Amino acid sequence: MVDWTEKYRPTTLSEVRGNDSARDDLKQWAETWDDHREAVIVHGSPGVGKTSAAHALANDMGWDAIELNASDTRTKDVIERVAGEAAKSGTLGGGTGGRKLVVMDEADNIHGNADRGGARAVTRLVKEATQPMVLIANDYYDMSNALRNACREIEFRDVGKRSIVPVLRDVCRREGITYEDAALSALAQKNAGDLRSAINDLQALAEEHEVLTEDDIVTGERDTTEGIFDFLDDVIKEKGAEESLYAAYDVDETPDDLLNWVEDNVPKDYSGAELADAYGFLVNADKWLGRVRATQDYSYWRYATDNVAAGVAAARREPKGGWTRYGPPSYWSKLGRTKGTRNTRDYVARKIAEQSGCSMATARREVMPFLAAMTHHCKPRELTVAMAAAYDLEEEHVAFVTGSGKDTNKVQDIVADAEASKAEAAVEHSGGAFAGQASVEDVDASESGDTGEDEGDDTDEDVFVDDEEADTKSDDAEDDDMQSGLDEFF
Ligand SMILES: Nc1ncnc2c1ncn2[C@@H]1O[C@H](COP(=O)(O)OP(=O)(O)OP(=O)(O)O)[C@@H](O)[C@H]1O
Repeated sequence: MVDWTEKYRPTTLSEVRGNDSARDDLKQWAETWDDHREAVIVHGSPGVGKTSAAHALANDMGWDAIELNASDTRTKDVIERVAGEAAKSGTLGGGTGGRKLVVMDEADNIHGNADRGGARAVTRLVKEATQPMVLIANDYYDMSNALRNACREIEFRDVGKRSIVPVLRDVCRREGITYEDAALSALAQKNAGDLRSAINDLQALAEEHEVLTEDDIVTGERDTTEGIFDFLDDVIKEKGAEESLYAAYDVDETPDDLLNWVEDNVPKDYSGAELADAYGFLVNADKWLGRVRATQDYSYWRYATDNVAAGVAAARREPKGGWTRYGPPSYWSKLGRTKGTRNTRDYVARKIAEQSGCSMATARREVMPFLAAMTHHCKPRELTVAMAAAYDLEEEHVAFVTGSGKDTNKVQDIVADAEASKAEAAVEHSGGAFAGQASVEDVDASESGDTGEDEGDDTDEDVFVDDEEADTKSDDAEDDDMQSGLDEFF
């Protein structure tokens, strides 16, 4: 199952629809870059083709494109390195052919960086850049004055219905879909201005209908609310992509929660390639949620929901029957979702790794699920105390592993007892208090595909996308690893 918005991403500027004059301005900016050497800010709403236009431009100019994310603290180093290399190849190549187009995504989010000097650093960079740079932003006025003044500006407007319909028609033709004109028109209308979303809807619809008719396009809001278990039945077992998507809108849960629920329950019914495909969609959804967190722009939520509901439903290959015991997301599915939990997760993994001599990756993927299962809700208590003592865990860590509340007496008492037992052990000079430690050696890391890619996947969500596809694959692989880790222990 290929995501159509990727499959039909424009590769040349002439394929970028709507925004003709913005497109021309961009081309002209690039062609005259040698004369003015200014960076350009391309801004507009989500899904209108800004990123596509930047990459298409690079392609048209015969330039390589380097994608950076502004909230990545390594951005400066990366640009300097890349720009340095590019400058060299430019001299050797003796022309503009060796240029790199630096595409900086989420450039309106620099102030969200932990590094407060981020905006200033980017402004300096923009001024000093030896390569053409495109800064992509949703909100131009969220950017600092200094940065705006240092750049040119090109606005991408919402893509009009008149431009959306031909794109949808073209996709239908290439996918061999029969449609009523009125259906495409209704789709365009419904997704006012957002071409990405219109293509997503089209893909979801096409999963279900041989012929697209106007009646298939549900435009109004429905006022029913659906329970989460019905929703899981729809997505995992019963409904196609489109209906699952509507079901998602009817559930009273945030996309983050929907993702956790589906992620935890889909392996109960899916297997093999369909499970891998489903994880692929969940990884995509997680990336969009990462973007929501980074930008606070909730219009990305719909893309996450598209992936969770329509994507996972579309990944289903075999019909599913019977009844499945679906359950609420475990602590495990929340691992690494936010910076806070990521830090907690990594602290625990590091302690385990130090104590046991295994890698962080093994600790995280193999040992932690095991410990979580063994000490679920802090039971048995002695084991939980021993674990807290052996790995120097504080309340938040114990809460994280066991799934119990951090502020509960139970967790606080366990940590207090662990402290006491550590003090006692120190007096007696005896180490290795935790019996469960032996189990670490029993875990065969190679079986779960421990690739030692720890550093790589510890970075922030999707911050440095050099090669989107490779990135998705490795995330995918990681999810598979995680799953095989889980299977071994539960
Ligand atoms: N103007 C357009 N012409 C053709 N396809 C488009 C256009 N805008 C969006 N699309 C489709 O939507 C997808 C997403 O577009 P793109 O990533 O360029 O949007 P964007 O404006 O950069 O959005 P965001 O701000 O969310 O990054 C593309 O892969 C393409 O399939």
